[in-house]
Amino acid sequence: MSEHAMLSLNGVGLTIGGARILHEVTLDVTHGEMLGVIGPNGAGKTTLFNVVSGLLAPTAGTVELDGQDVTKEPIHRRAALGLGRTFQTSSVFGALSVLENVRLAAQAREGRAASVFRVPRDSDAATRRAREALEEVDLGHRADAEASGLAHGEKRKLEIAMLIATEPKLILLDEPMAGVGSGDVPALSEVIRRLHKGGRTVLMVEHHMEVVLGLVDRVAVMHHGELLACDTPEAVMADPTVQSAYLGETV
Ligand SMILES: Nc1ncnc2c1ncn2[C@@H]1O[C@H](COP(=O)(O)OP(=O)(O)OP(=O)(O)O)[C@@H](O)[C@H]1O
Repeated sequence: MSEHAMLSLNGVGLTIGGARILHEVTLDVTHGEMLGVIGPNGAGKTTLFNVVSGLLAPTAGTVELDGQDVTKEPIHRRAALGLGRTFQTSSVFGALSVLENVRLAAQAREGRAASVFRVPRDSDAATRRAREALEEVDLGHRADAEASGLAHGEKRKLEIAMLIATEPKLILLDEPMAGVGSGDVPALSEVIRRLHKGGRTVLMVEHHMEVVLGLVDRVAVMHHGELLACDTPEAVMADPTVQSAYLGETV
């Protein structure tokens, strides 16, 4: 195991137009860890994700990815260094097959221009990786289906398969359960559990508290742009400071 964390936030702050959005956030995510980020609405969770992925530049502090300072690196450089992120908005091409969507993501990882015009062969490294990723998320049987025909829960799995195919070192999951029907939650939770079991490092923002607490090694609690606590789910839920931050909400 390397000495540095997979992700290291050191005194990260963000002030926009005088408004303090993030303040002194210091946090390490170790290799192979799954860390959940929770907090009441407006706590700064999405903003923190945006600072990690490079959509927003912090006004204080540093962001290190696998020992490298990426604070000033643009999104594409961070992606090249191994940071992968799913978005709440869908990035799936509906007219293409499920396999094609994942293969394009795998090709992009190889540094080749993604092209739907290349004839896919099962012997292609990209196609092989795409099939493996689909198996991992239990979508192998839907490989030839048109992506637009997938149910919502399946689409979420497809997005995760596209992410896996790019072989990221650190995966950011931004509310993976958003808009997913309660019937699909267990299967999607299992897919996320598998991501982690495979040794990947995962940072996840999720409102669905039961999902977070059941999956993660540690939970970071944000409140008013600050990191209130970061510990095991049990320790965090027993923390009176966390309880009061959620006053009026069921934790
Ligand atoms: N560009 C911006 N300019 C000014 N204020 C902003 C900006 N972006 C976010 N904020 C404010 O920062 C705070 C944190 O927002 P953020 O979306 O990160 O919270 P969140 O924890 O993800 O909330 P939710 O759970 O509702 O998604 C909010 O009060 C929001 O209004």
